[in-house]
Amino acid sequence: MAEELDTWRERALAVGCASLVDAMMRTHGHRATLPALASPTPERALFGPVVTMQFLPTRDDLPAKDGAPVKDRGFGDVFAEAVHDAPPGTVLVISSGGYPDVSHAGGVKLSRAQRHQLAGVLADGQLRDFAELASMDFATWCRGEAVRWGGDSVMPAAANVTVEVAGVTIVPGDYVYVDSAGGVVIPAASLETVLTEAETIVRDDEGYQRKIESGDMT
Ligand SMILES: O=C([O-])CC(=O)C(=O)O
Ligand SMILES: [Mg+2]
Repeated sequence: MAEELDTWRERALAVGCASLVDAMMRTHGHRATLPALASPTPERALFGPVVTMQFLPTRDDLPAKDGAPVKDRGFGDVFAEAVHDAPPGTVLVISSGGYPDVSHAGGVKLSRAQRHQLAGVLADGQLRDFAELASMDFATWCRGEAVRWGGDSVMPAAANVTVEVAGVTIVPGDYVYVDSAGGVVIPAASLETVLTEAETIVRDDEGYQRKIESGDMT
């Protein structure tokens, strides 16, 4: 599994975002493209299978499954539930809870990603402490850097439920690819098809490029 993931990651990084997006559009009709996001390390592309943390607008009386208030479950509790059997190389996806312009976590909370050897974090909200996040080994993509704590606006509510990010549905187990150009969400069952199609697109594009350079194509 780990070797398979390494191979998929190498293939995804080799073709890049636009070709994966084209390949997804040829394979599925639904919206799967993420817009360009911010990162403390924009040169680090992110690829891997997804676990999710769903944020919701903060509400002090919302009960969790066990009856205790959701607001009393810390970031660490929901994170632990999200990653409990996630292999190294997993991507943590954080939904916005409707507030993409507030902080959802920072360097301290996300240092857990380092400990769990995650490939990185895709947050549909802002994050604090870009300098701390840049010093860690994983890739981080989000809606920009925040300085203010966001806990009065949003709270982590559930782990490994289907979430919405930038108008795209992300199911735990999907694969995401994000680089400085944007991102794409690929269903696990379509990953091999999409990678192969993207490789065909890159080869075809290289062929057109050569023909244009040699004057064989207008
Ligand atoms: O305080 C927060 O909510 C986020 C933060 O700065 C951290 O995790 O380091
Ligand atoms: Mg902090």
